[in-house]
Amino acid sequence: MKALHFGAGNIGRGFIGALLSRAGYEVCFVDVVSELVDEINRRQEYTVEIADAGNEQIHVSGVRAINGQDANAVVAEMLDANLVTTAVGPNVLKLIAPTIAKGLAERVNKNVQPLNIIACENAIGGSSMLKEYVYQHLSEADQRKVDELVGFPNAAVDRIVPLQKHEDKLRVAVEPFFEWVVERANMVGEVPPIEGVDYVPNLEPYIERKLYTVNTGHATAAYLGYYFGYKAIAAALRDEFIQNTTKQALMETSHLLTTKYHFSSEQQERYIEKIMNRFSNPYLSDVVTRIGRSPIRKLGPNDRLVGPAVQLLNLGVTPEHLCIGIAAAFQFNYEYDEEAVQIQKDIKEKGLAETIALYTGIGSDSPLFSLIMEKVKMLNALRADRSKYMK
Ligand SMILES: NC(=O)c1ccc[n+]([C@@H]2O[C@H](COP(=O)([O-])OP(=O)(O)OC[C@H]3O[C@@H](n4cnc5c(N)ncnc54)[C@H](O)[C@@H]3O)[C@@H](O)[C@H]2O)c1
Ligand SMILES: O=P(O)(O)OC[C@@H](O)[C@@H](O)[C@H](O)[C@H](O)CO
Repeated sequence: MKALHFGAGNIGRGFIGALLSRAGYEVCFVDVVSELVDEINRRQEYTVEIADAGNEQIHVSGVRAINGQDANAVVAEMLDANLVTTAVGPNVLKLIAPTIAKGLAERVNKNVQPLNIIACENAIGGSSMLKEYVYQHLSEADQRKVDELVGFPNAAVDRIVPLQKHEDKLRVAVEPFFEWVVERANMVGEVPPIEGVDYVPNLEPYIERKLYTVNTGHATAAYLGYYFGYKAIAAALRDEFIQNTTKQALMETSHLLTTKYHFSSEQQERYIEKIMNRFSNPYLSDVVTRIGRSPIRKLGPNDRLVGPAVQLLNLGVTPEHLCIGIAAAFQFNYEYDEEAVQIQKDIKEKGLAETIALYTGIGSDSPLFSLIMEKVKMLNALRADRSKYMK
């Protein structure tokens, strides 16, 4: 059994690749960083380190890699792959789609074995998104064959894997917790038995719970952390205002999730408590600039901050604390993040009001709009006040 996995980064090696290898798959990574591809091929193994008191070292072996820029190599690997997965980042899905389409067009005319393609990204409907991009590169005849033979089940993946540097370039330290939930409905053929994967009939409750709790909390704490000058998420969360705002934002999303889905308030409370502890794992150091990366994506209408805020407003609830997180995201002026630079440029050129509308889709007639503007002022005043005491 062969799994072709796009993205040999933190989640690729530290989570998806490791689980697939343990389940008996020969894992072939696809990445565009040549040094990484070469190192994987030279060693054909790597170590996943569990960041807790036990510090277990998991040996992942029998892996190899190809360069994603070599479309022919990717197509050749797709012909007999039993599973395709991705962890490249939601914005990269459209970039890998043409090659996946090329591989599928050739495969469905040669191999009638069903194939599932699972995007393991932090996004609602990641695999559906990938499918849409892939279909843009397929003829109608090939689309019909792909409809029959290829499934794009959506997934939710959860495991905190910070940016890291080790002398051993393939080693990756991960938190002990992980969750990988895959939508059964859109799968073709037999469900692959992978220990650690939960198959569910409908993914929506699980992806919303994950994105609107883990990632909402993470983003709120990270943007506020950055705003108030913290580097590490754990340090940011020791700040009473940030901790309290994050918890309150999660109370808001809990209200949404328990109203929409079968999760009880008690379950959500336990889930939140666990997550807050995971954010501050003393065995891992995670920086606010990683967690806040790609703020345009994170401020999108369905993503972790605006998505629940808009839905709550529709339920008649005012999401005060989510709006503090959104306000802080517009202040994320981290110079090494292209999206952060773009937002700051837009604020300068178009003004804050237009920029908010542009990225969040929240119109100036929405009560959320004025709330966000009000929270920007509140944060400015709070920071100015704090800096007085620092002098
Ligand atoms: N790190 C986490 O804690 C975490 C947890 C859950 C989900 N995720 C999600 O997993 C995805 C990957 O995140 P990550 O933290 O592993 O990022 P990462 O940057 O460590 O890994 C991404 C990898 O994709 C590779 N890549 C980029 N363009 C490519 C292309 N065109 N073809 C093939 N490979 C390409 C990069 O070289 C890199 O190795 C994101 O969607 C993220 O939201 C991350
Ligand atoms: O990966 P992003 O950029 O969508 O979000 C940053 C972090 O919140 C994220 O990577 C978490 O660590 C992860 O989602 C935990 O499962």
